[in-house]
Amino acid sequence: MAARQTPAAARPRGWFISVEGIDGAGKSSHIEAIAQALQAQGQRVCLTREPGGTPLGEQLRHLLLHQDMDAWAETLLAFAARRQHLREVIVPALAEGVCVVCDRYTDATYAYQGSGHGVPWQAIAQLERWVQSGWLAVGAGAATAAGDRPEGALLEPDCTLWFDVPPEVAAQRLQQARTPDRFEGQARAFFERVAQGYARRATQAPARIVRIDAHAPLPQVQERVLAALAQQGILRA
Ligand SMILES: Nc1ncnc2c1ncn2[C@@H]1O[C@H](COP(=O)(O)OP(=O)(O)O)[C@@H](O)[C@H]1O
Ligand SMILES: Cc1cn([C@H]2C[C@H](O)[C@@H](COP(=O)(O)OP(=O)(O)O)O2)c(=O)[nH]c1=O
Repeated sequence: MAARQTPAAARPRGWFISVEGIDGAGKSSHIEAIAQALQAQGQRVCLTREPGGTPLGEQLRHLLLHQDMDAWAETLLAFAARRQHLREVIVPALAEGVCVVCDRYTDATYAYQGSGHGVPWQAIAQLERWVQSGWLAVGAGAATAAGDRPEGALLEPDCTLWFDVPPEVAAQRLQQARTPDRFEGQARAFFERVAQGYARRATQAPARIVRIDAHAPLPQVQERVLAALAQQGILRA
């Protein structure tokens, strides 16, 4: 007998979690632990990243990280990758009840291209509206992805963990860790602006963006991350 499946419309939507912070803040060091904590509570998890997450997105990521370009071109490529990511990965996963844990999302565009490189936040907000809304109307698989959201609402993470460390600490960590890409090779002043961009985003969306003080030893930061997810009602305490 064929397995009976709960109709998609009756399935709860998966959690959408993003992690953010300046390069070297330590976010990648915690992504696996976040996925494991969700899995330990019986959740299915899709671990993904931006730019990237799809074959097209990974090609665009390579360009963004290694090809010199204008800041507006960066912004447009970031959103092109995001659009494809939403269509191929994020929306179908959420609609299936799978939790999406995404290494960076749109807050990074506000912080890097906006605050870091001077692209007006207003322009980014417009692109965000074009790219991230209307998913209720796009394709059967996406029909329930916005489940509890009003039609036309932005498809945003339910929770964003913002790893906050002083730029000089992040720079020290990176110096010891790896060869810098285009963004990681930027001057300290750039990361000061990016960090300010994240702080401003957190002020604008205090219910969604949770600040993690990441200037502490790894195990302590991990405890803070899991505690924050419990506080947000995503992990059971
Ligand atoms: N809390 C921490 N204390 C000390 N070093 C850390 C901490 N978190 C991460 N690191 C180290 O810093 C470097 C950058 O961390 P990573 O997780 O790749 O940062 P990001 O993904 O934010 O760029 C790595 O070498 C990592 O081992
Ligand atoms: C998503 C996104 C990332 N970025 C940048 C930030 C990072 O420097 C870079 C890649 O992010 P990241 O995944 O943190 O790189 P790594 O795995 O090397 O730590 O892309 C933007 O500038 N704009 C964006 O919209």
